[in-house]
Amino acid sequence: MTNAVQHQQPESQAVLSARGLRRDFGAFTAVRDVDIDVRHAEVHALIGPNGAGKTTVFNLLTKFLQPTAGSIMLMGQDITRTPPDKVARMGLVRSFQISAVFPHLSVLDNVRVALQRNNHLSYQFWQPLSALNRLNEQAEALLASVGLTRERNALAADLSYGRKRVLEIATTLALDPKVLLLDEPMAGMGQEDIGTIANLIREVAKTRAVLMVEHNLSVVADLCQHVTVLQRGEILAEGDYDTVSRDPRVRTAYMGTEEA
Ligand SMILES: Nc1ncnc2c1ncn2[C@@H]1O[C@H](COP(=O)(O)OP(=O)(O)OP(=O)(O)O)[C@@H](O)[C@H]1O
Repeated sequence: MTNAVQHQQPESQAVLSARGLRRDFGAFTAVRDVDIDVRHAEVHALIGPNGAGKTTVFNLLTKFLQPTAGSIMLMGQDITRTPPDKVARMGLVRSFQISAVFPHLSVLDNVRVALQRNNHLSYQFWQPLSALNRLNEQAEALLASVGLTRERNALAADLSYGRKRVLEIATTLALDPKVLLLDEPMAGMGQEDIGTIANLIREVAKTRAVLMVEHNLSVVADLCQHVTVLQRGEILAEGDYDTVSRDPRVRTAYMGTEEA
């Protein structure tokens, strides 16, 4: 991985902050008055019942949607009006935003292509892959860090669903993000793959901030230091999982009953 020094930020510092976020769709307000602080070296979960506004907040923070009102700061810079490709280059990366897995390339070549992008060189398809050899060392280190060394020569298309998601995260990490945003990273996974991805996210978050939308509450309990609960587009509660899960309003709203 490159630029380890850049990650050395005080642990309590919010690297991504939003204030007063609002998004209207016509006459309907999907998100209102949302303040959020995503901190360095923390995994932050965005949870809430269906239709609560999680995806909308996620899309606002990653700049895929423009806010109707409010502001977003990334590492001290106002990115409220900055386009998504630019914020990605500034270090706010949504998984699967830039990195894509090429099914007919090997696992190693997928990571080498992603690393080449981070070196600000556009991948030129007419170049032989041997042109990427200088990235081998970095690629091998990245594969080792996510536990994909054994599958390095496999075609991405031949990986299991869970291993493909690990490869996708690896190609995202090749961009050396400061803030990583993950939209339901455990979706569709079996228990074993969930454990692998959770360990990977835990490791990744030691040197960056991670925000994830997640439906699986046991994953949130296990992995996330901070939880923001949305309901009907507004923040209902926030804090650590224990605090939030004991909140009667959250139990009523999220689980349907205070007794849940
Ligand atoms: N492009 C859109 N146009 C109109 N309404 C929208 C649009 N996108 C989202 N909404 C509405 O905004 C509300 C919040 O949706 P959103 O997808 O953000 O919720 P969510 O918490 O991610 O839900 P889920 O858990 O079901 O994915 C919903 O009522 C939804 O119908």
